[in-house]
Amino acid sequence: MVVKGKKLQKKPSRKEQSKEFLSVKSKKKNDILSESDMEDEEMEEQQSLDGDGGNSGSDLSSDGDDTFAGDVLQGSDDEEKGSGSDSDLDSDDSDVEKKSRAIDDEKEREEKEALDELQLNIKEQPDEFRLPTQEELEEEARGPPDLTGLKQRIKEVVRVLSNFSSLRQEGATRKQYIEQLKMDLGSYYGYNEFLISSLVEMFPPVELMELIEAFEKPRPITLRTNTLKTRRRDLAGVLLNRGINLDPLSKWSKVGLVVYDHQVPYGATPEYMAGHYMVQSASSFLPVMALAPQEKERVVDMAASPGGKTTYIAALMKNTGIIYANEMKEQRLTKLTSNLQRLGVTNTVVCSYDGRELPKVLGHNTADRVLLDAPCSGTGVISKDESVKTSKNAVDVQNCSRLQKELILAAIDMVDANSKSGGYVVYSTCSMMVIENEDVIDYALKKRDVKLVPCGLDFGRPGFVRFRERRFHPSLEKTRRFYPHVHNMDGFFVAKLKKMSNSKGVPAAASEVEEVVEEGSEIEPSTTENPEAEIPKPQRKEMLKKGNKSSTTNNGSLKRKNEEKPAPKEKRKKFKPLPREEISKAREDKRQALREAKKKATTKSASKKARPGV
Ligand SMILES: C[S@@+](CC[C@H](N)C(=O)[O-])C[C@H]1O[C@@H](n2cnc3c(N)ncnc32)[C@H](O)[C@@H]1O
Repeated sequence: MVVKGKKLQKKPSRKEQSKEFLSVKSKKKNDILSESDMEDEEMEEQQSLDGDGGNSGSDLSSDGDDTFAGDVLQGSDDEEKGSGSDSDLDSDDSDVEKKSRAIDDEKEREEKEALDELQLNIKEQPDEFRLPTQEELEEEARGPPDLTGLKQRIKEVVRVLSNFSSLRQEGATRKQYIEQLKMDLGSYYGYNEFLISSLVEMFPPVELMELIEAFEKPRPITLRTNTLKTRRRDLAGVLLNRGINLDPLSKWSKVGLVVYDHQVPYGATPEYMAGHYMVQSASSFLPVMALAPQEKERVVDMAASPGGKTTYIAALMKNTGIIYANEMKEQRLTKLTSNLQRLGVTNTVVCSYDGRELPKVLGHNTADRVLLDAPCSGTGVISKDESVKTSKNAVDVQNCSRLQKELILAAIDMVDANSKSGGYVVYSTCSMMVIENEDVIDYALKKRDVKLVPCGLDFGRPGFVRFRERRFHPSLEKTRRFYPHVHNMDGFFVAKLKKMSNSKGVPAAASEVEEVVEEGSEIEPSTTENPEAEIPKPQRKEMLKKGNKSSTTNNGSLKRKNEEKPAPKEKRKKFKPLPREEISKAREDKRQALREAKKKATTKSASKKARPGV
């Protein structure tokens, strides 16, 4: 491979290259193994549409390390063999000297050769990076991957792209550099074309590199104190005594702990068994914090297993009120219920429905808050599940987006806009994809009378208001994105919606599903802003007043309230008055019909009167 950069490096041997590659893999394997004996709540959270998320990490082999260990052991065996009898001692000494000199000479010769080669390269190549030609790329493809060369070229392309006007090669376009970058990132880090292209579209080159590098490293291990059973300070003390070195997670959480190192498995301590904490990624605290459930409320967790967020909601509600924890996949219910039990949650009803059916089951406009931690592509949790790099394609992500749009309408339909304490929906995903995040929220804003409100999290990046050809409602700026390279947590998205009125609480009709498909398409640019969010305030108040009248219930059960079900706005036909002549003609016809009917009736009664015996 030809890499012409400022700093030319000696090409490493194949063995060195494979060592570098394997060390990353074996590190991952160790990380995975260290957690394998506990309930891996985090892995469960990234379940995609297909269900049981990739666990391909467990197949990773530690061959690299083993081979290395083998070499070391082999070396010590040789040494033992070399220490022979006393009589051999003198001759051995001179042998060793000779051998050592020979090794030194060989080393010197190799170094000289390498230096000559380097000089030659420097003379041959200009002091600037140039893109490889088609032939060079073809030649490269025939050989084994040159990881060091690839990495060097990635760096060079990123350098050029960051200062394109002054560093670019004459005649080369930005697109060519981007294409090269995508190809090299794909080969070096093992991403499929779809995913790497999506990420390239989202971030400027330098930041993209930071993100991709962050995905190669594990995120910190975090625990959430179960305040139903203990206090963070007490828990930290006990775990420290057990040899788990930890600290409070961060200023933004009162219940989180971060584990630095541990002499005992943190997923198998007596405190863990007793439900004093949950092993939970920092990012998954966020949607619950945004939901901010209150005591005695009615809350629905639409996609709940393994229950990391449900148990946190229960703790914030101090086990009061009621939580409906729904999980569609039966095989995931055991994990959910066992976590609820372990953590001592007593205010939760577990159910198993497709989330889209929930409004029919639990009732429309009946919940104070709904959490939709949606099934997604899992593209934010690559550090935990490397298989996502290759397993997701455009169709998968489109399918996720379509389901998420249907689920979010169901979530909104369950919330009561007139709830005294709530009326909120929180939507979250562990996906990086715009069509699973901003696009879903934008869709909800268009379909229901909801508006975005701040998530109440004082960090995180604002969601996209525009992305490529797409234009979203300006309030999308209130949503939050979290990134591994910025926030040292999994890629995550959180949005909080307030339901403004129950007037659009219609169940998802078949026609809506069709529209979802249409609107989910990346190709069709969104031009319409959300008309519903712009309803003037006085009109809103009026709608709310009306809603209040029809929805008073004061018992604790989720009872179906009176629903107003006007046809969706976009389906209503505009009223067109008929021409004046048509109206008078219609009136005349009606009068005539009435006259005739009257006449008939009089004739009938007259004939009845004439024949009284009949
Ligand atoms: C991101 S995970 C939820 C993680 C969970 N909220 C937690 O914090 O522990 C998404 C869940 O949605 C479930 N799911 C998939 N399709 C669903 C559907 N149509 N309705 C409801 N849940 C669904 C998956 O089985 C998965 O358990």
